[in-house]
Amino acid sequence: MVHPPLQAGGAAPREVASVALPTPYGQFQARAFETATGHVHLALVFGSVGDGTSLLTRLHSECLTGDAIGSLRCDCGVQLRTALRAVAAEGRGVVLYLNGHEGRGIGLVDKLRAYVEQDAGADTVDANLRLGLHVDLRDYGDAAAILSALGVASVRLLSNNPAKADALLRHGIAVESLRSLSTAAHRRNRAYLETKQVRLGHRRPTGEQLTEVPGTPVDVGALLGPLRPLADRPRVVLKYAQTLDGRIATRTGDARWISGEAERRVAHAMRAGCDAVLVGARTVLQDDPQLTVRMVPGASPLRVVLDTRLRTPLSAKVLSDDAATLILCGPGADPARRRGLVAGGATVREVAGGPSGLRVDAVLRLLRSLGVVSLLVEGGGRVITSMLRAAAVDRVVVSLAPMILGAGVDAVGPLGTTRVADGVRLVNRSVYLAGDDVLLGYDVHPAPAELP
Ligand SMILES: Nc1nc2c(ncn2[C@@H]2O[C@H](COP(=O)(O)OP(=O)(O)OP(=O)(O)O)[C@@H](O)[C@H]2O)c(=O)[nH]1
Ligand SMILES: [Zn+2]
Repeated sequence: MVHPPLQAGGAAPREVASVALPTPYGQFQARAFETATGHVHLALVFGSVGDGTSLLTRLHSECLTGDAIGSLRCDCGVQLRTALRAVAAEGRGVVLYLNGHEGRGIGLVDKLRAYVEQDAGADTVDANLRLGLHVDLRDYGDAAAILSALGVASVRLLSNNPAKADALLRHGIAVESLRSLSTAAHRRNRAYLETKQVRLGHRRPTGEQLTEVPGTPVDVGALLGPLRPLADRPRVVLKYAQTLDGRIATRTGDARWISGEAERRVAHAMRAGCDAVLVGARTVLQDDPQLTVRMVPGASPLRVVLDTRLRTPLSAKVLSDDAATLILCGPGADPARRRGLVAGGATVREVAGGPSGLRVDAVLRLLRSLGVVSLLVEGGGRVITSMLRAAAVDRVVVSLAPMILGAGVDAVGPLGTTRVADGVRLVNRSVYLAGDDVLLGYDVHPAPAELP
């Protein structure tokens, strides 16, 4: 049996280094403190502590795999970056990075062993117990002592874990409030996050229920469907937005603007939930999407472009350096274009061609062999059609945008516009569910002039 470390035995923490630390979120002062337990912790202080009250504060437990490597088994890395950003946005606060907390205090090696137990079916709590270890060995005496040394008297704590607030209180730091630090869950950490809520009493780490849009982030677990991996291809979720008259894009390709902000947040949360997001080259050329997660705190998936002839331009946003990109081409694609894309940071792989573009079964087999278990397909029309034809879709999520266009990529309807800006906007939504059908009612905006 392992016992919790002894609490700081009265000796005040000693500040052993202090230096400016510029980050993508702003410049923090990194102040290292050595405590009576022998640990060295890092206080990342933003702005002035001032009178030490109501300070936005994060106690971040060390997690090498999540924080540094971006492991999708947990939410730590996203939480750390979200906390740094929140503190910087506030202009004042502290992120305390607590060493010795790795694996909830059991250390890196035992955490990795606990992951092996989880792969064999245990949840995060039982995995520790199976190894004969405590469920949570973390001590917050050091954290409280360092906050005191910084002159902090009361905090607004960024955490989903009420036990952290209780511990600070016990050690003499007032906690004015607990501010949730939820993330858009990935399918690979969803079960872990749910265990934290159910068995460890954490506040809902997966974000608000989808019905509470525009809460941020939103929990899209139910929309994404089952988590169980398939053997020979990824589980495929098809997601697209269409206008009420069934157009998914206009000729000018400004489809991005048909959805409202709340819907786009849901779309980003769906990306954060999957291993990869896939579009066709046409969509890249017309819409130039970045395909990363930006509107909710979450990890960006691998971006996959089906691009038979390697038409993706080197300036395309899918090549931005904030996520990985895989471009799949057909046999005979131009080697010079291929070299250019590889130099631009993308991975290019060849797959067999079929009568209409790349063979869907070959694409999906390749993705699965690369470890892609969940795939979000975002369009465009041709990719969606070929995926459905190949019977390779497990779930479809369609969002209806409050607009009538009359013209889409392939059709000209009664309104006949080709620009989203000229579409008829609709407002005052009402929704009726009738069996598996969804009935939507809207007012036309602006309303036609009323008769006197
Ligand atoms: N033993 C063990 N530790 C884990 C596991 N997953 C993450 N951790 C560790 O858990 C610690 C983070 O604790 P969490 O329970 O995720 O969250 P928390 O810090 O209590 O609460 P928040 O403030 O909301 O982040 C880090 O030190 C991680 O290394 C796991 O499956 N087993
Ligand atoms: Zn972690």
